[in-house]
Amino acid sequence: MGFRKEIKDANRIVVKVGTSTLTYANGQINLGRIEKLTRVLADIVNSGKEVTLVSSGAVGVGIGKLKLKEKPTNIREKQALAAIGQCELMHIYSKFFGEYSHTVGQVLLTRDVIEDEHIKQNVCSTFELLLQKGIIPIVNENDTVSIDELENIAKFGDNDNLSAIVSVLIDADLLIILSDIDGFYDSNPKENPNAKLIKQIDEITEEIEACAGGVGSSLGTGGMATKIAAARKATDAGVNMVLANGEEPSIISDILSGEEVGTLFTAKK
Ligand SMILES: Nc1ncnc2c1ncn2[C@@H]1O[C@H](COP(=O)(O)OP(=O)(O)O)[C@@H](O)[C@H]1O
Ligand SMILES: N[C@@H](CCC(=O)OP(=O)(O)O)C(=O)O
Repeated sequence: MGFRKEIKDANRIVVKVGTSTLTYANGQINLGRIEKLTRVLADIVNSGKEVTLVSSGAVGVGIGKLKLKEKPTNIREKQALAAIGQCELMHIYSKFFGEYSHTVGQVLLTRDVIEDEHIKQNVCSTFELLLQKGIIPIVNENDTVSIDELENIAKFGDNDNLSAIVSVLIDADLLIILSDIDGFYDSNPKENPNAKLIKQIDEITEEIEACAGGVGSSLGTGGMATKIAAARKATDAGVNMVLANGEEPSIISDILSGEEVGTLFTAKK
């Protein structure tokens, strides 16, 4: 219960939403879900907390916009789809947050942010200023640039990892990763109906890692393994992380009220 109290007091919060939360299974954008998400986040900012949103969905929204039947495997096509989808996604966020009188800022990052000290400082100071002004930074990987440079610089890999990197960069108190599942189970619930939800994980052991299976939806990229890697990165740097189901975005308020929902990965002290 002590840790859930700590979460109640969290001031600087990073929320990551995956493609499966933002789109329907047919690839079309889930406007109702995004509207609810923006309303909840706007209200959290109104309460005096700082919110950064790490949002996937560029490729998924691009697929919906072009009415493609499935996700292409070709990197160039994915880059082009991300370029199309990112625009659409930011337009929707800006519109919905605007309805609650909030302003957003788009932050597209590449791996340089962790490899180049100078770039890292620039990014940090941009975040600081945006947050200071009550603006909601909306972060994604710069898919056009990072995949383009694939031969030299590997891309972040996935937005779960990116959300952990951002949490560490801005010294967040809490990272909330929303997915299409209630939390971390002792095996993949989509394959094992008897899988059990684990409420709190204080140590990410090899045993825990072995419980993490692959991607659940056809549009997502990470699966559970990348969420566990993100949890390791965040908790090692002293950031608590909660993995929860984004189906009903009001769950973010429940988490911040200290309710025992999802799986809490406790920060190393
Ligand atoms: N141990 C586990 N606990 C929970 N989910 C798991 C586990 N192993 C694999 N999964 C799968 O991971 C999926 C979530 O990852 P993903 O599809 O990449 O979502 P997102 O788009 O939200 O990032 C779940 O739907 C589930 O099928
Ligand atoms: N930058 C990509 C991120 C893809 C990604 O990590 O997706 P997800 O597993 O749904 O978080 C996009 O916006 O489509």
